[in-house]
Amino acid sequence: MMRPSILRSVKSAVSRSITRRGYATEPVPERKVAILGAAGGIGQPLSLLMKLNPLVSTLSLYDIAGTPGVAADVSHINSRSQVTGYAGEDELGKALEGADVVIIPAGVPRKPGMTRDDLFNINAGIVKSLATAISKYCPHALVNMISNPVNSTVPIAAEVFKKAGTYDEKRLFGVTTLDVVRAKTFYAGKANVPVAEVNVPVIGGHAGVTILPLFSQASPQANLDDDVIKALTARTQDGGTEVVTAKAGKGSATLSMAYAGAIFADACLKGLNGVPDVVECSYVQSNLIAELPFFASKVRIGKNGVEEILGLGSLSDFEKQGLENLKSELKSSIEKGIKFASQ
Ligand SMILES: NC(=O)C1=CN([C@@H]2O[C@H](COP(=O)(O)OP(=O)(O)OC[C@H]3O[C@@H](n4cnc5c(N)ncnc54)[C@H](O)[C@@H]3O)[C@@H](O)[C@H]2O)C=CC1
Ligand SMILES: O=C([O-])CC(=O)C(=O)O
Repeated sequence: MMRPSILRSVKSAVSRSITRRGYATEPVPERKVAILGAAGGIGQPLSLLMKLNPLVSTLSLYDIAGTPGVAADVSHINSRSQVTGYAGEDELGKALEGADVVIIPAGVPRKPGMTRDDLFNINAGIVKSLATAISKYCPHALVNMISNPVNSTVPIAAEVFKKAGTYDEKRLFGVTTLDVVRAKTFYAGKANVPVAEVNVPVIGGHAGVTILPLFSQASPQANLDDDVIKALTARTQDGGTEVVTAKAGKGSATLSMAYAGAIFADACLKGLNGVPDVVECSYVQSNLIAELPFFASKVRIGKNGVEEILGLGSLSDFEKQGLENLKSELKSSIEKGIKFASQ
């Protein structure tokens, strides 16, 4: 006789492997997702969106405080994942153990007048300690770095992982999806095309001029004037500041970022599960631009993380100039991160 608990898990595995039309399919694998900073402005809506994702079987919510409440709240939603809240450093190991994907929106956000780099002094230390824990408790997880300044926090995490001997450049991602989300929205508005059909690659990094949307490669194609393209580029680059200004001291983008973070984590889960042709823009270790060891571009995500870094394609003269303009800032942000982590 099968024990009742085993029977229950067999039943749920079987029900997960039946599609709505009743045909048997591959069972959906068990996947643990950990969110570090889960009680914050991004962390809470991101926890909600990940709770709604059927690819997640275990949702682990970690913060220095407040996560038991967030976890109790989202755990009542009748979706697949089991949710646990972990609060305080003593619980970080348990939060991370066995994680397939770790999403990091931990750290302070901007206030009006600040640049993302102004967050470095506080957030660099937070990211360093969280990356140290990841290298110990879930060294094979795909890491989705949201904490700013992304241009530096990704190199910091890479350096920490290198020191710990766990670095796999295929598994570390800077989340730049919000830049893509913004570029799509703004482009659809000007091009008068259905926003759901729009695609715009965004390359470079995630701060000011380092954000370079490639509207020349946008689809569906639209014949926009040069000054419109210029304005769309500036608005995409300043999208974060637009929200910081509108929130007037109450932080930066949280809801649109949670949406973007959920899209990117979903792409990672699909890649891990072997779904073909999962392509998103992300800031990763890259050799596309010789002097920039980290660079955002389209990447194909698969079972081991980054399967392929796609080329930049052809750039307009305006975009070529934008690429030249971003190099020095991005290079110094990368170097700043590496220097901090190697101290
Ligand atoms: N990559 C991107 O496109 C974007 C990045 N961000 C960045 O995301 C970060 C978080 O933003 P918000 O959620 O608005 O800030 P928030 O202040 O509302 O939340 C941050 C959370 O991090 C937690 N935290 C602090 N130290 C921690 C630690 N050592 N371990 C775990 N959790 C810790 C805090 O307790 C808080 O709950 C900021 O650095 C912000 O600049 C924001 C928007 C877009
Ligand atoms: O602007 C900020 O500080 C937050 C952020 O990265 C964004 O909204 O793109």
